[in-house]
Order: sequence, then C-alpha cells, then structure tokens
Amino acid sequence: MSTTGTFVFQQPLNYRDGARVQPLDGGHSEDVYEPATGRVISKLLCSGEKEVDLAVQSAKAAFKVWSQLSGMERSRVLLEAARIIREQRDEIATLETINNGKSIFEARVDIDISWQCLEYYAGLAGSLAGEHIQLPGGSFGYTRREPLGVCVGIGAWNYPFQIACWKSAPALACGNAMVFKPSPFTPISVVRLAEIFTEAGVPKGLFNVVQGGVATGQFLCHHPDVAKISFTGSVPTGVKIMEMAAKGIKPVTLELGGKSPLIIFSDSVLENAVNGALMANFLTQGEVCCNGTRVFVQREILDAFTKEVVKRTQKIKVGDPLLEDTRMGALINRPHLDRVQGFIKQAKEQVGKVVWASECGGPASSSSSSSLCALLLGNCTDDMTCVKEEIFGPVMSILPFDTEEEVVERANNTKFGLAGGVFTRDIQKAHRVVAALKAGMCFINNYNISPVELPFGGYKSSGFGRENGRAAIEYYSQLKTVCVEMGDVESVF
Ligand SMILES: NC(=O)C1=CN([C@@H]2O[C@H](COP(=O)(O)OP(=O)(O)OC[C@H]3O[C@@H](n4cnc5c(N)ncnc54)[C@H](O)[C@@H]3O)[C@@H](O)[C@H]2O)C=CC1
Ligand SMILES: C[N+](C)(C)CCCC(=O)O
Repeated sequence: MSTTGTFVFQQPLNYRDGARVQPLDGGHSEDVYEPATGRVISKLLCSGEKEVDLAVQSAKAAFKVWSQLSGMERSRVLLEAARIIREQRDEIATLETINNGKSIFEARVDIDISWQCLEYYAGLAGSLAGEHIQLPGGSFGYTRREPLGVCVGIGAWNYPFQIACWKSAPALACGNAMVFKPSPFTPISVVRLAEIFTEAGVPKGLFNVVQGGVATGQFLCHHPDVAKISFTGSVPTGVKIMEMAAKGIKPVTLELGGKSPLIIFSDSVLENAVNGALMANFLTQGEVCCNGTRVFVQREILDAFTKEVVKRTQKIKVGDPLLEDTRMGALINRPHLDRVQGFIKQAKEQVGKVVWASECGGPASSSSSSSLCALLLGNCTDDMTCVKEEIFGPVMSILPFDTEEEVVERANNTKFGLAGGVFTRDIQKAHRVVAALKAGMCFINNYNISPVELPFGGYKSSGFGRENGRAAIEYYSQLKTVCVEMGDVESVF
C-alpha cells in the first residue's frame, strides 16, 4: 500500500517536440508541493517568452501534418491514447493524488472520465463534416468544418489531468494542435498525458506543455500564432484572458467559478437528496467549480435533512489521500487552507450556529498537511459572505425556503451561473424549476456526475463556451463556406 511522503519528481516538466525538456529561458523556479504532507516534490522552472515561442512553433509544424489527416485517422490515434490512459489508470491517479491532495478513490474516477473523454471525441472525429447546399442553375455551395490551428489550454489545479483531457480531446479531434499550461501548483500529471499522446502516435509537437504561472500564461495568450484560448480558472483571471484575447481577436472558452444552488423539495427521496448534497459539496475537498454549495431545503424537511446530512458528514474519512478508504484528502496548499478558514471564521460569526463541524485535521504545522474536515453551516441567509462568495473548500451552507417561486428567485440571485440542481419526485416541478434556473449545467435528482457526452459550461460570470458533448466541436473548429458557380458569370458592371 502506498502512503504519502515518499515520491519525488526530478524529470523536466516541460514537453516539446515529443520529449521532456528544460525550458530554454525564463528559469524562475518554484517549489511544487505534495499537499498532504507539505513536502517539496519537484521544482518548477517557469517558461519564458522564447520557450513559449518554441512550443508554439513546434505545435504549428505538427498542426500542418495532423490537420491533413482524415477524421478516422485522427480517431485511431485518440483511441490508442485512451487505451494507454486506461491501462495506466492507477499510476496516473497516484500522480494526481500526490500532487493535488484528493483521495486516490476520486483520482481514479477523474482518470476514467479523462479516457472516456478521449474515446468520445475519437468517436466523433470521423463524422465531423460540413453540408452541401443546392443553389439555382445547378450551382451549389458547401461548408467545410476546419480546425483553428494552435490552441492554448490553461488549466486550474483542482482537476489537472481531466481538465487537460477535456480541452485536448475535442481540440485534437477537430485537427488542432495544443500548447497546454497547467497550474504551477499541479504540473506533474499533464506531462504524462503529453507522453501518452506521443506514444499513441500524434505527430511530435502536437501537444506541448509549458510550465509556469501568470507571465508564462500571458506569453501564450499574446502569441500571434495562437488561434484560440481555452481557460479554466477564476473569474478575475478569466477577465484578463478575455482582454488579452481581444487584442488578437482570438476566440476564448472560459470555464470559471460558481456558487451553484441545490434545491431540495420536501417531496424528495430523502436519502437521495442527502447523497446528492454530499456529492454537490465534498468531492475534491470542495474544490470544485460546479459545486452546489447553496443548499436550499424546504422547511418541512429541514430538520430531517439536516440530521441525516450531519450523520453522513461525520462519517467522511479524512486523511492520507493515498489510503484506499480515505474519502477526503488535503486542500491544495496552506494559503488556500487559510483562505477557506477565513471564510469559516467569518461564517461562524455571521451565522451564530454551525450545525456541525469537526476540528479534526487542520494543519499540524505550517508546512504539513492541509486537511480540513467537511463543514455544514445551518440557518444561513442569502446575504452572508459564505453564501455569496465561492469558498472552494468543504463548506456546505444550508438555507431554508418555503415556496417554489421564492426559491427560484433566490437561487438565481447570484453573479454566477455554472450549475444548479433540483431534488423532487414531482417531474413537472423538476423540469419547471431547471428551466427557470439561470445556469449552464443543471441536474435533476443527482449532482456532480460527469458524463462526457453532455456539454458543460456556464452562464453569466461563470463563463461561456462549452466543454464535452458535441457542443465543444463548435468551439474548436471554424466553418468555411465554398460557393461554386456552374454557369457563366454575370457582371452588374
Ligand atoms: N468552470 C470550471 O470548469 C472550473 C473553474 N474553476 C475555477 O478556478 C478557480 C481556482 O483555480 P485557480 O487555479 O486558483 O485559478 P486561477 O485563475 O488563479 O489560475 C488558473 C490558471 O490561469 C493561470 N493564470 C493566472 N493568471 C494568468 C494571467 N494573467 N494570464 C494567463 N494565465 C494566468 C494560472 O497559472 C493557472 O494555470 C476557482 O475560482 C474555480 O471556480 C476551477 C475548475 C473548473
Ligand atoms: C468532475 N466534476 C463534475 C466534479 C467537476 C468538473 C468541473 C471542475 O473541473 O471543477
């Protein structure tokens, strides 16, 4: 059995032209941590402008080859990559757990979703097509669905490998190349994905990885040979990405934060609703953008729901994320833990009553584990900070409500619009309520499952563009219209 505290990664973390490389310039180094122990497991060398340019040029060369292949040819390579990921599932999940802090149980699920995403887009690649349109006199037009070129992917730290797959799978299926920059907190697993793509047979340079933080991201976004930027991260960074993209007229996909509502009506199957609320709040220690952190519970079942959710939360096993029975590991790092604890402190002052909180975990010392137990806040009101701001930690706010009309209005009263959920046995009410929710990803009688066949993305400040499903194809391709004249040219001059 593996435990934390034993791994170090010494290989270079950039990937270019089919190999791991040290960056040519930049060179500013940052420590990479194992969240569960606070140990330094690697050194990250941030890429400078020259390295970013080399990565983009190498991707551009690979794009020339890859974009000429048929969809079926690309499909075969992507299927092989999916197969290798499936084969190496446990090893990749272990890397993810060590570098992110989430439980190994969950990391394996993330890796499964990752290879499923590649399989799904491999399946679509062969059927990407334009249309034929008849015009007068035997003339006609047709459309070609063409790739964009070199796409940039910039990722957050909560689902490092999965985010890279959600971006690269549709990008590559459409015939693009990609340069990916993971979060500097979680640089490890994405390099493995780059190696797998090479092993599967993509042209060298088709998927390159540059490591670094803000400056490296900016070099990527400003690069004139980059055709598109797909970003997952916070709202303030999303704004900056859009500004940079605007300068180069580059399309963007923005997957940003959220503060999603989960509405539990009194006619729900209570056990399902409780399970749904746990799924909506405590995956990856609560560091999930689409979490349903505002749990609205109809007053008739408030006590029964609260009692049950407390009981279940108390049983969550928090600890060493590499142990098989652990279900909640460590938050990403000490500053983030401090931030989450700041929200909790403020919430305790504002709410007056914490329904249940354990003081277990917590940082043993400043350099060690960032574990925190799940926390439930009852008696919450809409004006509290913990109800308005994204905490990105294991904190569920419970808000009583009385009527459908009232709850829909309160649920929508937020700048975010990533997700939402409804639990009820009344099918008309379920569909009526999700239709009224201003959110891109809605769940009825479940929460936070991730079928890759379904488009995922936000409304309002949670961003735009979609990942997964057929919809993502629109965001990684462009339409060329060809108008064909079969007769003589009549000029108006
Ligand atoms: N909607 C979605 O799918 C998801 C959204 N998120 C959101 O992400 C946030 C947490 O992730 P963080 O990594 O802390 O977000 P962040 O916005 O700080 O960083 C995200 C990425 O952007 C890069 N970056 C930062 N500043 C940049 C700049 N000026 N130019 C170019 N790149 C830059 C970072 O190095 C990192 O790779 C939360 O708000 C969460 O809600 C996280 C996961 C999924
Ligand atoms: C996989 N899922 C649905 C739990 C979260 C995906 C969005 C994210 O990256 O936070």
